[in-house]
Amino acid sequence: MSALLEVSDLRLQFGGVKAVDGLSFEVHAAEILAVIGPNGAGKTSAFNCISGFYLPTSGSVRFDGRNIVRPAPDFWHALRLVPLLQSFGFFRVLPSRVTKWGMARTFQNLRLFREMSVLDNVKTALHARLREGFWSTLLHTPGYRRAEEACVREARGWLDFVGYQGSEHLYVTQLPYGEQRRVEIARALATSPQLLLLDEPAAGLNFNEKQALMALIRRIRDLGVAVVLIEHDMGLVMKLAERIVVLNYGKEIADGTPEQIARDPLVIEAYLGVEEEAR
Ligand SMILES: Nc1ncnc2c1ncn2[C@@H]1O[C@H](COP(=O)(O)OP(=O)(O)OP(=O)(O)O)[C@@H](O)[C@H]1O
Repeated sequence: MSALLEVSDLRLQFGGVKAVDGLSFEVHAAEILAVIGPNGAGKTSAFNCISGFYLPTSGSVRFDGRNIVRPAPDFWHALRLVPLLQSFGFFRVLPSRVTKWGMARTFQNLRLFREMSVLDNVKTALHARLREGFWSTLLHTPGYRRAEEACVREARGWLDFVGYQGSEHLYVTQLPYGEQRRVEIARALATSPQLLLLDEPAAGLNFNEKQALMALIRRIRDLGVAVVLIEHDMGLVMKLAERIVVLNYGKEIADGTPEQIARDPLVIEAYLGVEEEAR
């Protein structure tokens, strides 16, 4: 089976800092993969490159057979025109297009629309799919109203799916943190992704909320959606992930099942090193 996501030799440098240093891995349909590593290992930077938010220094990202990032030919590098061409969308794909292709994500620091209700936040993901034109929207034609009703039904369906039980009319800022996380996942699912990237979805959640999150991620996988999560909670990762990729100082140091990762000497050293420094 060919991979849904192929990341090859991905590199991202900020000045002298090699945030991502030669990362390669694959994700298959309906797979749960965790990306772990100590603070500053390059996990979020890698997510940002994969989802089109950052432009990597080099490497390639292929999603569902299409290039999100592809290396620019040497000719353009020689003319030093690559950054300029990339700013016009050459050799890269912008995040909005990546979402349309079927990749959705959530963020380490929630990025909900704070001045909108719960329902409207989820509807924003669906409006991108509405094909109603300017005049039908302005005049609220029957076609527009039908599309809008379908949009509301679907948004409610995703809120139910993630287990949101509060009022859909509340502003998201009125919700406890755990509920805001659910709404952000509902909004991501409303884009109908084949791949969902979750950046530290369990951060700030209590024990019960983490159990519910694990059950939710399994239900998302059961829909046929691949899930890649960055997570620091090792207990959760070991129970949930089918495969784990480990980063340290931007480099990939291991890729395997939870059992393989738990006894990998390089992984143990990376984590013990962190504990030693913390003492
Ligand atoms: N926009 C930026 N500008 C400069 N350096 C950055 C930027 N973003 C990240 N870095 C650096 O790149 C490295 C990797 O950071 P990144 O946030 O990707 O790590 P991480 O593994 O996600 O960390 P954490 O688990 O703490 O979220 C760090 O040294 C960080 O300081």
